[in-house]
Amino acid sequence: MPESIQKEDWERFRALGSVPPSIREVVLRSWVRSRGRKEIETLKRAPSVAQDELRVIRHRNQRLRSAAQTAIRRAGYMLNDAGMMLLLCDRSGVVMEAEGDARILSRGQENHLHPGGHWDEDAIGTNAIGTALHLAKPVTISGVEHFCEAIQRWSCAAAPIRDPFNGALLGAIDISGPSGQPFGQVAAFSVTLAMQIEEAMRNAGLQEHRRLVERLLAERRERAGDAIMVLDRFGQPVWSSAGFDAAAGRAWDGEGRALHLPAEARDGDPGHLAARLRQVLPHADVDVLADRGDMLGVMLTLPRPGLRSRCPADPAVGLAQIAQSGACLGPICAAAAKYVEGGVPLLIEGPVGAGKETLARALHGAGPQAGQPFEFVDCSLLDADALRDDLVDAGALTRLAESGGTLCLDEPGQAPPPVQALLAQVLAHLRRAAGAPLQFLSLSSVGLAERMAQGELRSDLYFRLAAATLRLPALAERRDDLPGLIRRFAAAYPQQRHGRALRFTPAAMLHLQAHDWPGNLRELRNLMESLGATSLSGLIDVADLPRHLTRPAGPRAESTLRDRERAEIAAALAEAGGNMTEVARRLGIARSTLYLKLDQYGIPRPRRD
Ligand SMILES: Nc1ncnc2c1ncn2[C@@H]1O[C@H](COP(=O)(O)OP(=O)(O)OP(=O)(O)O)[C@@H](O)[C@H]1O
Repeated sequence: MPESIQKEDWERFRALGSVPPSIREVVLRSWVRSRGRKEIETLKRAPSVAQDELRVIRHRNQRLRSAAQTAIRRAGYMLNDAGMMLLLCDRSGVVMEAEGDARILSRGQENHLHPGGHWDEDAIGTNAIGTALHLAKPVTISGVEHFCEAIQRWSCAAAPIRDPFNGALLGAIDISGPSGQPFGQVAAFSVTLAMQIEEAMRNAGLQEHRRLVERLLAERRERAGDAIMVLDRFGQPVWSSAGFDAAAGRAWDGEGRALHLPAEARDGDPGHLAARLRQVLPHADVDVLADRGDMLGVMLTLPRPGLRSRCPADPAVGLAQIAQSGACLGPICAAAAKYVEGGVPLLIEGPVGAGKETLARALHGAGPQAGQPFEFVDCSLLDADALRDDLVDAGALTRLAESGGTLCLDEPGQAPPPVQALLAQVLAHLRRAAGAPLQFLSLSSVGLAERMAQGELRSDLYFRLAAATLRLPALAERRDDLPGLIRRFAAAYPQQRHGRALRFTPAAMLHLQAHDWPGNLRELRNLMESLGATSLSGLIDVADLPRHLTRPAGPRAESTLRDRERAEIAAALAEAGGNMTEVARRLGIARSTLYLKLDQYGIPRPRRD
């Protein structure tokens, strides 16, 4: 590509803003974007990022780099003889790899045309890499077309590289050589290379997708009625079951992509992806899918609406086990068992993930209905037609009335008003028609009595469901139980690859105890599962925990002085690795006061390793 202008044209534009008549449109537009930016006008070379940052950028772009490896090596070999070099850049124009003629590579270093150099248009003005990324189109910039004078001894052709699965811009490939030498076919070559890299990414992705689907088929347990989506490790949907969109509702966009998945959740580590998905969809079961030691992606399972029973996500947890899981749980379980023994309709309230469904199943298994059907109905998405059809067609509810068993209604307060009316009638009908003892259990994450008082829940439905009410506490209300629960969950979900229970360093344990656990037992279980899937050694330190667990607590979590002090002590303990002298120094209190406060807040004294 010949230069469309002379040095004087560039000088006049820089000094007076006069537009050279023969300038190419793409160059002029980029000059206009670059002009007036004093900080870049006199640069002799592009800025460069620190080695640490370059390492992070390379890690984040692992998929692009490994797909580009073969193409870069081959092309670099050819360019060796042609007096040129080849650069692979990330989305922001940072050079990650360089290959080609050794002399040219060493000259490139002078301008930071080498790994770490930052060639964004904003950083150094008009240049092929930055302008190609800005326009998302192939661009050639030769000699004086470069905005900074020191770069004008180069001619460069860059082509953008896009994600073959979703079209997102990932980076650019650039070929650069000294200006003035023949550069004819180079632009076409850069485009061909970009296409080769995209093709290599597509092939690698499709291979992983195939392994993922094979893994799914091999893993799939009895999950009838569930809505499933499998995502590859970059968060790209690979497969979903028919009912997935309906079950996911608003948390999912129309094209089947999860909302709000930031770049760090899509860095190719399924553990990060799984952690983020658990935040976005707290009701979902999120499992990391691995094959022969490679973590390939994530399986997301949502309960499907309707009348069908939901299979337990875990091996059943017995009533005795629940009763032993915390000081306040024993009396709750004993009272619940008495109500069920007497056939009293029982409402179990408690925040999401607190274990309501698990308790309901355990009560069924330990009570007079054991061995009979357990019918689980998600009322939040129940529709009146399904209810009517079920009764008319002698479906699950009618069969339940005949055989006896437990009817478990999940979130009845969220049933739409017409469904509430019908549900009340159905319950009355079932009572009348029941040929064998029938137990009603209801689960709610909101106070149903308050709902009724606000006119949002029909009283006839409420009184049929809630002859007795029990409340399961949030994990944040039972902090003393946390160490025991963490150890039990860690042992229950052993490391997938080695079958050993997870262990925690004292600092990591303190972070776990300081966390608020808004997702309660589900959040704890999900965390243990994902740590089990991602940890090689089985020993979890602070760095292995998800970032939201190790960040200092936000203002909401520190709502009281007491909470704030407790969080500060826990954070200082974690940071100082349990060194009590250092913790006391950081907090500005005496060691003896620190010990008193640890006891006061129920924070265990760390053992030094
Ligand atoms: N006592 C327990 N021991 C071990 N695991 C438990 C216990 N209670 C609950 N879990 C686990 O925690 C998760 C959430 O429990 P569960 O579904 O019973 O909560 P929930 O209160 O019904 O939640 P939601 O309101 O969101 O439906 C499940 O995966 C379950 O296996």
